[in-house]
Amino acid sequence: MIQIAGLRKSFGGTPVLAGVDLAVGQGESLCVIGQSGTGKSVLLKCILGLTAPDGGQILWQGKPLDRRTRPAFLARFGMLFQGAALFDSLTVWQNVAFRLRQRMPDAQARAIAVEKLARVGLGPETADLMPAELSGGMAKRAGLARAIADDPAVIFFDEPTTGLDPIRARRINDLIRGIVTETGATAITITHDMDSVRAIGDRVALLQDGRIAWDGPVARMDQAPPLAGFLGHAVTQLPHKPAT
Ligand SMILES: Nc1ncnc2c1ncn2[C@@H]1O[C@H](COP(=O)(O)OP(=O)(O)OP(=O)(O)O)[C@@H](O)[C@H]1O
Repeated sequence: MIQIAGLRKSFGGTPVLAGVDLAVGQGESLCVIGQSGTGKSVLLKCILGLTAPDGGQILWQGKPLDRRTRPAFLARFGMLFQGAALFDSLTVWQNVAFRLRQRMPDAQARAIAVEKLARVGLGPETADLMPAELSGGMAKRAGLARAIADDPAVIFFDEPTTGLDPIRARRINDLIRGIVTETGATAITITHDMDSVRAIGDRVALLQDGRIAWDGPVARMDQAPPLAGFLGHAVTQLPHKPAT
């Protein structure tokens, strides 16, 4: 559904993305991992059209994303920002319904917002709170409700567990996995958190030195030597196939 081919981007002559090839299929959940500063955010910004790549292509449903085709893509995507990024001056339901309110009456948008809040475990009493009144975990849930409010076909999760303690992080990971499975949305998660990868991902791609150094099923990552640094343990080498 999304294909990235030979994507390149340099800043001041320093290559950050040096030919990234990556594809994520319809309904698939892909996690992109990489050390700090390897260009995960730059990759995301290129997909969203916030940064212009120097070369390569990004295709959505077989068509290159450009100025003409990107609006239709953006209308079908939802995003959970790192730190939730709620608008401080809007109530929780207004945040969740931000996009809906542009095309439907408030009463209808509010009803959908309350339903999405319930999906992420927040009761109707949270709808009229201001973001400053929420705990970190609640804000993350509200951000998740906003990401799914418009029933997106593609959802981006940018470091979904940043700033959460392990118990809350696990709950958010489980919630995300449940939502991705039940909506059938295509999911791309950028994370450092291998627990997130295990909980959310079908596939994992390692971004290293400007390229995808490893890409494979989450179930096989324990046998992938390039991922050793992230897994925090020595990776089991795949047994050599005996010579026949
Ligand atoms: N607008 C910019 N101008 C110059 N350099 C930039 C710009 N945006 C990103 N970079 C550089 O590109 C590199 C990759 O940055 P990026 O934010 O994508 O890393 P990241 O993998 O998302 O890191 P983290 O995990 O810490 O968020 C960094 O060296 C950064 O300084």
